[in-house]
Amino acid sequence: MFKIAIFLKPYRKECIVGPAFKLLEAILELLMPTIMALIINNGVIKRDVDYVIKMGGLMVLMAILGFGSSVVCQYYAARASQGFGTTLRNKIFEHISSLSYAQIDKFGTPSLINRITNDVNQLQLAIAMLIRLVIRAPFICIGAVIMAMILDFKLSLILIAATPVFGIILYFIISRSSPLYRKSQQYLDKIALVLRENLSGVRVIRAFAKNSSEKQRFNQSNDDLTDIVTNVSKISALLNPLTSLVMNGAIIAVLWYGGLRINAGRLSQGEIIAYVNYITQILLALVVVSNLVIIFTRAFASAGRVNEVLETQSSIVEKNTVKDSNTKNINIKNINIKNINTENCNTFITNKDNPAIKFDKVSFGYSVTGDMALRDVSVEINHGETVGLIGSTGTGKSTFVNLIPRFYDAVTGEIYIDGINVKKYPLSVLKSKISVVPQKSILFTGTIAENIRWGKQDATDEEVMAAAKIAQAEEFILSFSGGYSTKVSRGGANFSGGQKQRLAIARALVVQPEILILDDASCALDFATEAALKKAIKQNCSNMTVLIVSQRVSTVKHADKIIVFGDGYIEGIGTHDELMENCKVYNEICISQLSNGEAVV
Ligand SMILES: Nc1ncnc2c1ncn2[C@@H]1O[C@H](COP(=O)(O)OP(=O)(O)OP(=O)(O)O)[C@@H](O)[C@H]1O
Repeated sequence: MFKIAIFLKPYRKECIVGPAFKLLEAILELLMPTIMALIINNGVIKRDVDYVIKMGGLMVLMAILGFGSSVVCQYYAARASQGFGTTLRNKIFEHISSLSYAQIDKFGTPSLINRITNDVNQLQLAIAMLIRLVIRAPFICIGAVIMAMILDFKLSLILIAATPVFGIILYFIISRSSPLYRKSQQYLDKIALVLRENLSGVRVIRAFAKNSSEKQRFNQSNDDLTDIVTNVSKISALLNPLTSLVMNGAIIAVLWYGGLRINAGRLSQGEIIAYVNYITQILLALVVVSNLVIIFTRAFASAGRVNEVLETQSSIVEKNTVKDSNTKNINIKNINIKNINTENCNTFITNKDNPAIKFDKVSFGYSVTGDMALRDVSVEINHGETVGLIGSTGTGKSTFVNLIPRFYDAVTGEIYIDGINVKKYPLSVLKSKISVVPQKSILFTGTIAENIRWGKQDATDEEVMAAAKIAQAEEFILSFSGGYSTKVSRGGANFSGGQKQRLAIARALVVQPEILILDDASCALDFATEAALKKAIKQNCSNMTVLIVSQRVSTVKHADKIIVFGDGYIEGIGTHDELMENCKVYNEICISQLSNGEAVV
């Protein structure tokens, strides 16, 4: 919580002025019972109407001033808490963007969403309460006790005796509810996870008639959350009644002992009324303190979760040491395109005599599973080569390509691009060199042209159209009445799987990367379109190094080189014909997919 308080720094003024006005309101409130005692003793008992009117008017003025102060404080509290929340959300978002895939996997997307929304909301509420009540409530409590002591010290011993009882109650509630709040946030994460899976997988769930079992799973998560929130509420609910019980007990004791002191002539009627007023103020302030305790207990749990994200240092450490002499080496034919990477690349010198990509004894495992997805992989890929990566499911093909742009870092071994270790590239340069089209094509709301421009914000219309043409997307784009301005709905729901894939490929091509990675990115295309796509890439982007991940032999068959994966190892490297000769695994894959005759053609 205290670490996060740094985000309040720009709102120092609000944090000082807000509580100052609340303090003014509290002072005015504290004076009220004493003025009332004066009215009773000097006005009502002595029947002095002028005095009653004069002092009554003063009380009204004080009430108006108190109300004004409260409004000003509220305004500053809202400014500070909203500003704090906005800054914190931005910071968390920015930080999450810097984390590696592995770290994001570790937190889980639903949990990160909850942390950036729900947890920040809890903290915002705590900040607003901090400014509005954290000074006022204790001030009223202590001030009312002092005022009560000034009125009658002996009577105040009853209040002093009640204080430790109140302390014990607070300790009991906090120590029991705090861990439960933390747990309830975890259950909230679980609900978000189930909800996310269900909403994104709604078609699959319906297709497999899994509605009722999924409903049960959601109900279970919901019940778990309800149980824990009910438990914590039961404990927190004790706070207000127990506080009232203690303070009302104190009021009864004060009235009884105060009556004795009035009879003994040591206390006036006005004073006992003022005294009871002070105790009521203390009671109300204690109820506020109790609620503050609950809000802050929750906020501490949320602060821990937010801190956990902010304190996670990205495992992808960026170095700024590489120079790349390569500029504008990619050229889409017939179109005059400026290389967007020129600015970055001019400052980085790499050696083009080296292989485009080199894996040197690379091993990698996802920390979640603990198993190695790649083991001791060494391979070299030359500039301008088209390389097919094939193998059964789960053999490490995607893992292999994900290591190149540093979505993950190798556990052991090194990866080089143009002879330079990928860890030595600034990430911006690395990203400008490589375009990845993932297995699942993701489109964003906007137009088709805007989606393609995601790759390169300042791409001209000609560049966008050229990329779409190579990606075999031009024909279907032009078949829409809106053409390139056709709207893409959320998640690209208004496009077929194959259309989405072609738009995603166009988005990658518009960058004119040196390395293009197609991770099973053409699996939804028919054979003819896929063949046309490969031909267009070959013809128009001849300098580009292309890696094509696929399980289909027909997709990789004509590649310059094919890498065959088998459970984290490389089983064979070569052309289709070479592998048919000497790689058993490749042979088996071919035979399982094509008739023997077709496979060797
Ligand atoms: N994010 C992840 N977290 C944990 N394990 C993972 C993750 N991604 C992949 N794996 C595991 O790593 C291994 C290799 O997976 P990878 O996705 O690289 O295989 P693949 O050959 O690309 O498979 P496919 O052809 O089915 O896409 C698999 O055993 C898989 O379970």
